[in-house]
Amino acid sequence: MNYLEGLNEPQREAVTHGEGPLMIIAGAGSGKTRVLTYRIAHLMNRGVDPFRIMALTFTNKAADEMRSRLEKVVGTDARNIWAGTFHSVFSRILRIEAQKIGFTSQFSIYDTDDAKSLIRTILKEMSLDDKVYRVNNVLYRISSAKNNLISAEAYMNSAEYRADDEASRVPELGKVYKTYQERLRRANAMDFDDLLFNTNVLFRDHVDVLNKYQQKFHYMFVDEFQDTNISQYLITKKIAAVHQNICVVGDDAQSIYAFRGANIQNILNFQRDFPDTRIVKLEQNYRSTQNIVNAANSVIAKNKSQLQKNVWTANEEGNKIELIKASSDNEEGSLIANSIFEEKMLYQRHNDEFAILYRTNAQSRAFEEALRKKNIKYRLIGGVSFYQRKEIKDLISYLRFTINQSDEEAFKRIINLPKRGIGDTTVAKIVVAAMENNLTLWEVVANPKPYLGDRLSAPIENFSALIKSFHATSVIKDAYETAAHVAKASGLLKELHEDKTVEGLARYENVQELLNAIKEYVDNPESPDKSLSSFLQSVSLLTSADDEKDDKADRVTLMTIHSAKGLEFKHVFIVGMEEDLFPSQMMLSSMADLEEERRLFYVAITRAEHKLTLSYAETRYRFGRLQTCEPSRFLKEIDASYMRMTQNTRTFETERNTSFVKNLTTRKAPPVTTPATTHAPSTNFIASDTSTLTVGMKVEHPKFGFGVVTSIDFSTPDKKAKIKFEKDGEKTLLLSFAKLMIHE
Ligand SMILES: Nc1ncnc2c1ncn2[C@@H]1O[C@H](COP(=O)(O)OP(=O)(O)OP(=O)(O)O)[C@@H](O)[C@H]1O
Ligand SMILES: [Mg+2]
Repeated sequence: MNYLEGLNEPQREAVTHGEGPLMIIAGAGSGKTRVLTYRIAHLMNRGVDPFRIMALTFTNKAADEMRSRLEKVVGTDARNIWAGTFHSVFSRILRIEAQKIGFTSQFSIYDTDDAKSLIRTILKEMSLDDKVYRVNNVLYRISSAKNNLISAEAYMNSAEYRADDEASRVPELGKVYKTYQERLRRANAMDFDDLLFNTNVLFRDHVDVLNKYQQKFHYMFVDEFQDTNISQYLITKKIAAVHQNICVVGDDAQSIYAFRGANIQNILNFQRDFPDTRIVKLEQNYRSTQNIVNAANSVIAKNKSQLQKNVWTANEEGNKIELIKASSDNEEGSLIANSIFEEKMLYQRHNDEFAILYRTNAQSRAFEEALRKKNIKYRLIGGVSFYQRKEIKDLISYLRFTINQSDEEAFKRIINLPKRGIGDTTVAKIVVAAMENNLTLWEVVANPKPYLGDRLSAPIENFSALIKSFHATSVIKDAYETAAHVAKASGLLKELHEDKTVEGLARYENVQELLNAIKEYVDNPESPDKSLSSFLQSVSLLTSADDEKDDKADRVTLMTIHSAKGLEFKHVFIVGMEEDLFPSQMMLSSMADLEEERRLFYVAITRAEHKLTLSYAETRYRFGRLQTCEPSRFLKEIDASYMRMTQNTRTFETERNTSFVKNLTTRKAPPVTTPATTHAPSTNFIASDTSTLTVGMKVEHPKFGFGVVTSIDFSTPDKKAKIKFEKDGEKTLLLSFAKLMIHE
């Protein structure tokens, strides 16, 4: 295959660019990822050793996809590229160099649950109120500090951080951070942020190590560059410093991780750090129809801070963007499931051509239910993932502890599982004994008698003998054989097998499924090696966007917009287009945050190839209460000429160049012939322009039915009206929110 043929002029220029830094900042769907992949293929075709190439992508899935596309062009050599997420590639370096920074190469990787559990323990020990020191917030603050490369010591010495903690009523945060790091170290464990932080420390303090990787990697690639944070950028920049062959691709309009420390400034810094950078612009979108590209452009144009770009497409004009209004979140679910069902019937579409994107994971439920009712297969990405399930975490904890006996979070999970008479009090005694004698938990567990006496020690000795035998197995057997042995000999499988409930059966099958996954890993020639620790590393780094094992099946994809980055689908649904939900109320504290939400909307729109459907519900259960919702302000930002509305079965198009939602609410009510007396509200309800509303007018409300205006209050910026409804009595409504149809 001649890959150069499938490229336009600027794309080819980027692919065949010789040596030296290269930056491609271009709009969505313009072929950035394609260029990156083809450039790697091009280099390999010209004899560059794949061992000398590092490619950093956003998800493991993106890395896998890149490898498989490369294999098509250059063959199995592509497997030798160091391609993966920042976390996975850097943890590979850390495993090799662990001793240099005081860890062993068996270190555990704590996931968010482990990290939270550790924070909770520390808060308890320090007698800090977890209502003030909220675990999520504590972790968020620590994580932000790490991503800005602020160590616990630097944090405690920083007047700025201290003042901020005082102001937020968490003055002890520095100490919590410090203790947290000490515990991780004692457990021979790192959390996700540490993988970046410690790589920075490694390269800063060990020039010889840095040199080694600088010499090894002649070519560096970063996809989705707009979302790298300072910590990630620094590492990449250091490795590339010698050869200067670094190629970054990204789109400032798709930067959606500022809340996690990603810094758009990186794009500007790059030109400063690599002054010889060649910049290539790509403007032609190959992914989407004209309507979709234009709609996306009209939205992103509302952002003030952005680099100038002119994205266009030669694709067909395509369908108008559809807007579905539902009365409730459940109806939203069924309308969308119906729409998928119809399209499948009418156009022989496959499930995997559809994606439903939402702002928050909690929204998935209504769609899952509706799809299940229609027997449409779907896969949920994120949410409670396979690897977060209790039985899976249990076995994984056993495996983690088998190779790293300092791993305290794993220890706490398995010490009494299955029950072996080691209760919470005994565990507390072990913890105290370890602290008082300056030992690790394992040192106490391996030799408990001097600290706990004979009676308590017996079951603990059994446990430590078990772990020792597991460890011995792991040294001589591969990951699969070890795991299968641990599942059986620990008693976990037996316990699950005895539970004959439906859930119990599912849990048993899940554990079998995990064992299958390990077998697959061992048999896969692309795995770095067959050891248990290698497998554990690969699973600890699965991000929520990678989850889902049954990948090949034909399914509708359900996921958050954040996880949809870089992907494309024939027909995309963006659901929950409501104020407070999208843009998210939680995120909106400043203009900058609104712009980030808008970029997120831009990312969502630009995932669609042929068709885009937006939907909102008028009522929704949130935080346990039924709430009335208002359509999202973002709907008004799409130029109306690219949209049409589907309401029940009626479809109408709006005039050109008028704001769609405004148009919707100012449309004059149709003439009413029947007098407005007691009957059910109209089915084809269209809200009127209420600026001319006066006392005495008859109106109709979608929920409260018919009523008469009794007074209007002009004293507040939002006009309020009192309306006496025939059924529900007098109510005060905000006119900008209430949808009223005027009947005279
Ligand atoms: N020159 C081309 N000819 C035909 N198809 C192309 C060309 N360039 C890119 N494409 C196709 O267009 C689609 C979008 O490309 P790609 O995913 O590389 O874009 P991107 O810029 O990385 O998008 P995003 O910003 O969403 O990550 C892909 O399906 C790709 O195969
Ligand atoms: Mg891409």
